[in-house]
Amino acid sequence: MASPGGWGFSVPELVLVFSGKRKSGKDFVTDRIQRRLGSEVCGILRLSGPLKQQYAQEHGLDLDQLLGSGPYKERYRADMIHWGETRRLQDPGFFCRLATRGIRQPVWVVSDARRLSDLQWFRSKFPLQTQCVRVQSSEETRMQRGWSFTAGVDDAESECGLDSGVQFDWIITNEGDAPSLDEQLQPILKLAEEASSSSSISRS
Ligand SMILES: Nc1ncnc2c1ncn2[C@@H]1O[C@H](COP(=O)(O)OP(=O)(O)OP(=O)(O)O)[C@@H](O)[C@H]1O
Ligand SMILES: C[C@@](O)(CCOP(=O)(O)O)CC(=O)O
Repeated sequence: MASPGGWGFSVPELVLVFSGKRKSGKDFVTDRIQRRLGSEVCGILRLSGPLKQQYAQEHGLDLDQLLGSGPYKERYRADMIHWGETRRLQDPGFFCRLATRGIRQPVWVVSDARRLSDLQWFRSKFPLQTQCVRVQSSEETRMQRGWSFTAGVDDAESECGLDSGVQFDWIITNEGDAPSLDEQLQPILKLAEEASSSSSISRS
Protein backbone atom coordinates (compact mmCIF):
# COMPACT_ATOMS: atom_id res chain seq x y z
CA MET A 1 0.00 0.00 0.00
CA ALA A 2 1.26 3.52 -0.77
CA SER A 3 2.59 5.66 2.03
CA PRO A 4 0.40 8.68 2.83
CA GLY A 5 2.19 11.95 2.26
CA GLY A 6 5.50 10.16 1.68
CA TRP A 7 5.95 9.43 5.41
CA GLY A 8 7.52 6.05 4.71
CA PHE A 9 4.91 3.76 6.25
CA SER A 10 2.02 1.75 4.85
CA VAL A 11 -1.40 2.40 6.32
CA PRO A 12 -1.87 -0.17 9.13
CA GLU A 13 -4.97 -2.32 9.52
CA LEU A 14 -4.67 -2.34 13.33
CA VAL A 15 -2.62 -0.28 15.77
CA LEU A 16 -2.35 -1.68 19.30
CA VAL A 17 -0.94 1.02 21.57
CA PHE A 18 0.45 -0.49 24.80
CA SER A 19 1.25 1.30 28.01
CA GLY A 20 2.05 0.25 31.56
CA LYS A 21 4.31 1.00 34.48
CA ARG A 22 7.98 0.10 34.58
CA LYS A 23 8.45 -3.69 34.76
CA SER A 24 4.74 -4.36 34.23
CA GLY A 25 5.91 -6.47 31.28
CA LYS A 26 5.16 -4.33 28.21
CA ASP A 27 8.06 -5.78 26.23
CA PHE A 28 7.34 -9.31 27.42
CA VAL A 29 3.68 -9.12 26.37
CA THR A 30 4.26 -7.33 23.06
CA ASP A 31 7.08 -9.76 22.14
CA ARG A 32 4.67 -12.62 22.76
CA ILE A 33 2.08 -11.03 20.47
CA GLN A 34 4.66 -10.66 17.74
CA ARG A 35 5.77 -14.28 18.17
CA ARG A 36 2.18 -15.47 17.86
CA LEU A 37 1.40 -13.36 14.77
CA GLY A 38 4.81 -13.57 13.11
CA SER A 39 7.07 -10.69 12.17
CA GLU A 40 5.65 -10.53 8.63
CA VAL A 41 2.27 -9.58 10.06
CA CYS A 42 3.19 -7.71 13.23
CA GLY A 43 5.72 -4.91 13.62
CA ILE A 44 6.80 -3.68 17.06
CA LEU A 45 7.25 0.07 17.34
CA ARG A 46 9.13 1.49 20.30
CA LEU A 47 8.63 5.22 20.77
CA SER A 48 11.73 5.14 22.97
CA GLY A 49 13.77 3.58 20.11
CA PRO A 50 14.67 6.75 18.22
CA LEU A 51 14.97 8.61 21.54
CA LYS A 52 17.51 6.13 22.92
CA GLN A 53 19.39 6.02 19.63
CA GLN A 54 19.89 9.77 19.54
CA TYR A 55 20.57 10.00 23.29
CA ALA A 56 23.18 7.19 23.13
CA GLN A 57 24.91 8.88 20.21
CA GLU A 58 25.04 12.30 21.88
CA HIS A 59 26.26 10.87 25.20
CA GLY A 60 28.58 8.10 23.94
CA LEU A 61 26.49 5.32 25.56
CA ASP A 62 25.80 1.65 24.75
CA LEU A 63 22.55 1.64 22.75
CA ASP A 64 21.98 -2.12 23.11
CA GLN A 65 21.99 -1.80 26.89
CA LEU A 66 19.66 1.20 26.78
CA LEU A 67 17.28 -0.91 24.68
CA GLY A 68 17.49 -3.89 27.08
CA SER A 69 15.72 -4.53 30.38
CA GLY A 70 18.69 -4.47 32.77
CA PRO A 71 19.98 -1.90 35.30
CA TYR A 72 22.14 0.02 32.78
CA LYS A 73 19.22 1.97 31.26
CA GLU A 74 17.82 2.73 34.71
CA ARG A 75 21.01 4.71 35.51
CA TYR A 76 20.17 7.06 32.64
CA ARG A 77 16.37 6.97 32.74
CA ALA A 78 15.77 10.27 34.58
CA ASP A 79 18.12 12.15 32.28
CA MET A 80 16.68 10.46 29.16
CA ILE A 81 13.18 11.48 30.23
CA HIS A 82 14.31 15.08 30.65
CA TRP A 83 16.19 14.99 27.32
CA GLY A 84 13.15 13.57 25.48
CA GLU A 85 10.79 16.05 27.07
CA THR A 86 12.64 19.03 25.67
CA ARG A 87 12.03 17.60 22.18
CA ARG A 88 8.41 16.66 22.88
CA LEU A 89 7.70 20.18 24.13
CA GLN A 90 8.60 21.56 20.71
CA ASP A 91 6.83 18.74 18.82
CA PRO A 92 4.70 16.20 20.76
CA GLY A 93 4.54 13.82 17.76
CA PHE A 94 8.31 13.84 17.16
CA PHE A 95 9.10 10.31 18.42
CA CYS A 96 5.78 8.85 17.16
CA ARG A 97 6.63 9.98 13.64
CA LEU A 98 10.16 8.58 13.79
CA ALA A 99 9.00 5.25 15.26
CA THR A 100 6.46 4.69 12.46
CA ARG A 101 8.99 5.22 9.65
CA GLY A 102 9.48 2.26 7.38
CA ILE A 103 6.94 0.00 9.13
CA ARG A 104 5.36 -2.23 6.51
CA GLN A 105 3.39 -4.84 8.47
CA PRO A 106 -0.42 -4.58 8.66
CA VAL A 107 -0.52 -4.87 12.48
CA TRP A 108 1.44 -2.33 14.51
CA VAL A 109 2.18 -2.91 18.18
CA VAL A 110 3.42 0.23 19.92
CA SER A 111 5.09 -1.13 23.03
CA ASP A 112 5.65 1.96 25.16
CA ALA A 113 3.13 4.79 25.08
CA ARG A 114 3.56 7.02 28.13
CA ARG A 115 1.72 10.25 27.55
CA LEU A 116 -1.74 11.37 26.44
CA SER A 117 -0.05 13.05 23.49
CA ASP A 118 1.22 9.61 22.33
CA LEU A 119 -2.32 8.17 22.35
CA GLN A 120 -3.73 11.31 20.72
CA TRP A 121 -1.17 11.11 17.91
CA PHE A 122 -2.10 7.53 16.96
CA ARG A 123 -5.82 8.12 17.46
CA SER A 124 -5.74 11.20 15.26
CA LYS A 125 -3.73 9.56 12.47
CA PHE A 126 -5.51 6.16 12.61
CA PRO A 127 -8.88 6.72 14.30
CA LEU A 128 -10.46 3.50 13.05
CA GLN A 129 -7.45 1.25 13.63
CA THR A 130 -6.17 2.36 17.05
CA GLN A 131 -6.87 0.35 20.21
CA CYS A 132 -5.26 1.14 23.57
CA VAL A 133 -4.01 -1.67 25.80
CA ARG A 134 -2.88 -1.32 29.42
CA VAL A 135 -0.51 -3.86 30.95
CA GLN A 136 -0.75 -3.97 34.73
CA SER A 137 1.11 -5.81 37.50
CA SER A 138 1.22 -5.36 41.25
CA GLU A 139 4.11 -3.44 42.83
CA GLU A 140 5.21 -6.68 44.47
CA THR A 141 5.54 -8.44 41.12
CA ARG A 142 7.28 -5.46 39.56
CA MET A 143 9.76 -5.45 42.44
CA GLN A 144 10.50 -9.12 41.81
CA ARG A 145 11.33 -8.07 38.24
CA GLY A 146 13.82 -5.45 39.45
CA TRP A 147 11.67 -2.36 40.01
CA SER A 148 12.12 -0.02 42.96
CA PHE A 149 10.48 3.36 43.41
CA THR A 150 12.64 6.19 42.08
CA ALA A 151 11.60 9.78 42.79
CA GLY A 152 11.63 11.92 39.67
CA VAL A 153 10.84 8.85 37.54
CA ASP A 154 7.94 6.92 39.08
CA ASP A 155 6.12 10.10 40.09
CA ALA A 156 6.71 11.89 36.75
CA GLU A 157 4.57 12.11 33.59
CA SER A 158 6.65 9.40 31.94
CA GLU A 159 5.17 6.86 34.41
CA CYS A 160 1.92 8.57 35.49
CA GLY A 161 0.74 10.34 32.30
CA LEU A 162 -1.83 7.62 31.52
CA ASP A 163 -2.92 6.80 35.09
CA SER A 164 -6.26 8.53 34.60
CA GLY A 165 -8.43 10.02 31.89
CA VAL A 166 -7.93 7.14 29.45
CA GLN A 167 -10.55 4.65 28.37
CA PHE A 168 -8.48 1.53 27.63
CA ASP A 169 -9.90 -0.93 25.12
CA TRP A 170 -8.10 -3.83 26.82
CA ILE A 171 -6.43 -4.41 30.18
CA ILE A 172 -3.93 -7.25 30.54
CA THR A 173 -2.98 -8.36 34.05
CA ASN A 174 0.55 -9.74 33.85
CA GLU A 175 0.77 -11.60 37.20
CA GLY A 176 1.39 -15.15 38.28
CA ASP A 177 -2.10 -15.55 39.73
CA ALA A 178 -4.03 -13.91 36.86
CA PRO A 179 -5.50 -15.93 33.98
CA SER A 180 -2.72 -17.02 31.63
CA LEU A 181 -1.37 -14.44 29.20
CA ASP A 182 -2.36 -16.65 26.27
CA GLU A 183 -5.93 -16.66 27.51
CA GLN A 184 -6.00 -12.88 28.05
CA LEU A 185 -4.38 -12.18 24.71
CA GLN A 186 -6.72 -14.39 22.73
CA PRO A 187 -9.31 -11.71 21.76
CA ILE A 188 -6.56 -9.26 20.80
CA LEU A 189 -4.84 -11.90 18.66
CA LYS A 190 -8.15 -12.71 17.01
CA LEU A 191 -8.64 -9.04 16.15
CA ALA A 192 -5.12 -8.88 14.73
CA GLU A 193 -5.62 -12.02 12.67
CA GLU A 194 -8.85 -10.63 11.24
CA ALA A 195 -7.15 -7.31 10.46
CA SER A 196 -4.20 -8.98 8.75
CA SER A 197 -6.44 -11.28 6.71
CA SER A 198 -8.46 -8.31 5.49
CA SER A 199 -5.18 -6.67 4.47
CA SER A 200 -4.15 -9.73 2.41
CA ILE A 201 -7.61 -9.80 0.80
CA SER A 202 -7.30 -6.11 -0.11
CA ARG A 203 -3.82 -6.74 -1.57
CA SER A 204 -4.88 -9.72 -3.69
N1 LIG B 1 4.73 -12.95 32.57
C1 LIG B 1 6.05 -12.94 32.78
N2 LIG B 1 6.71 -14.09 33.07
C2 LIG B 1 8.04 -14.10 33.28
N3 LIG B 1 8.84 -12.99 33.24
C3 LIG B 1 8.25 -11.82 32.94
C4 LIG B 1 6.83 -11.74 32.71
N4 LIG B 1 6.55 -10.45 32.44
C5 LIG B 1 7.71 -9.77 32.50
N5 LIG B 1 8.74 -10.59 32.81
C6 LIG B 1 10.16 -10.20 32.99
O1 LIG B 1 10.20 -9.03 33.79
C7 LIG B 1 11.20 -8.12 33.32
C8 LIG B 1 10.55 -6.79 32.98
O2 LIG B 1 9.64 -7.01 31.89
P1 LIG B 1 9.61 -6.04 30.65
O3 LIG B 1 10.98 -5.61 30.25
O4 LIG B 1 8.74 -6.66 29.62
O5 LIG B 1 8.84 -4.82 31.35
P2 LIG B 1 8.57 -3.37 30.79
O6 LIG B 1 7.21 -2.96 31.23
O7 LIG B 1 8.82 -3.36 29.29
O8 LIG B 1 9.69 -2.55 31.57
P3 LIG B 1 10.43 -1.16 31.22
O9 LIG B 1 9.36 -0.11 31.31
O10 LIG B 1 11.47 -1.05 32.23
O11 LIG B 1 10.97 -1.31 29.81
C9 LIG B 1 11.87 -8.79 32.11
O12 LIG B 1 13.03 -9.44 32.56
C10 LIG B 1 10.83 -9.80 31.66
O13 LIG B 1 11.39 -10.91 31.00
C1 LIG C 1 13.24 7.95 28.26
C2 LIG C 1 12.15 6.90 28.05
O1 LIG C 1 11.78 6.85 26.69
C3 LIG C 1 12.72 5.55 28.47
C4 LIG C 1 11.83 4.39 28.10
O2 LIG C 1 12.44 3.18 28.33
P1 LIG C 1 11.65 1.81 28.44
O3 LIG C 1 10.45 1.84 27.52
O4 LIG C 1 11.21 1.66 29.87
O5 LIG C 1 12.64 0.76 28.03
C5 LIG C 1 10.93 7.25 28.86
C6 LIG C 1 10.23 8.50 28.36
O6 LIG C 1 10.11 8.73 27.14
O7 LIG C 1 9.76 9.26 29.23
